[in-house]
Amino acid sequence: MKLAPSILSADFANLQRDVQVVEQAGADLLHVDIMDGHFVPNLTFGPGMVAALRPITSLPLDVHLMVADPQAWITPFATAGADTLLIHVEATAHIFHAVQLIKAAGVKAGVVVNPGTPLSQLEELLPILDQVLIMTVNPGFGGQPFLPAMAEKVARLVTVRKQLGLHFEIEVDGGVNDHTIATVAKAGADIAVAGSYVFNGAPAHQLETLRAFAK
Ligand SMILES: O=C(CO)[C@H](O)[C@H](O)COP(=O)(O)O
Ligand SMILES: [Co+2]
Repeated sequence: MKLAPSILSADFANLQRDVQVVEQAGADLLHVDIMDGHFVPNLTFGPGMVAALRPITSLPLDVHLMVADPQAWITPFATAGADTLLIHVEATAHIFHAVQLIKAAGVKAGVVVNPGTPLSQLEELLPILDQVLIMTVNPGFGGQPFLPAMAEKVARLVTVRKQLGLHFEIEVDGGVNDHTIATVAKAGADIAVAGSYVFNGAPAHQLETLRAFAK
């Protein structure tokens, strides 16, 4: 399973240090949570953050756009250096078009579903996606408890992927720690995002523990 530390819980005053620590500890991706104060009730970073991260790490930048009107932000974040742009199915009436715009921008395309959003909303999109992100908390804040019912949602998507013969990666985000990672690994998730668990301890040790429990 790939591990994607979320910089949401990093020390912003020492961000370069924290990014380099998780890269050296073998993180697979760097997850960047973009919140606009509208789609979710919290405010974080803009494309300038992605542009600042790009030269200091060779990790792929997994950019989670929790924004209203995601179409407006695709070009700025792709230009800034995002490797994957993940947009919420709930955030636009034109999700298929938004995915087409991401692909036209030359980056990987992912769609995110909130805990209350059924997988059926992804049906027409799955063949054109590189990634599907299943939220395992309600989006907006780090440090929330994992929603156990979401593991079954992951397992259902694994089955659908197999039935359709597709190869998109399945990612989970929220509340992943040493107690919950085995559940999502067993359900078949390919990528786990972890913010507070990684950065509220010694990141290298925390990542090693996650890796051990994911086996
Ligand atoms: O998208 C997010 C919140 O909306 C974050 O990526 C997620 O919450 C990670 O933080 P933690 O591991 O602390 O739950
Ligand atoms: Co996220």
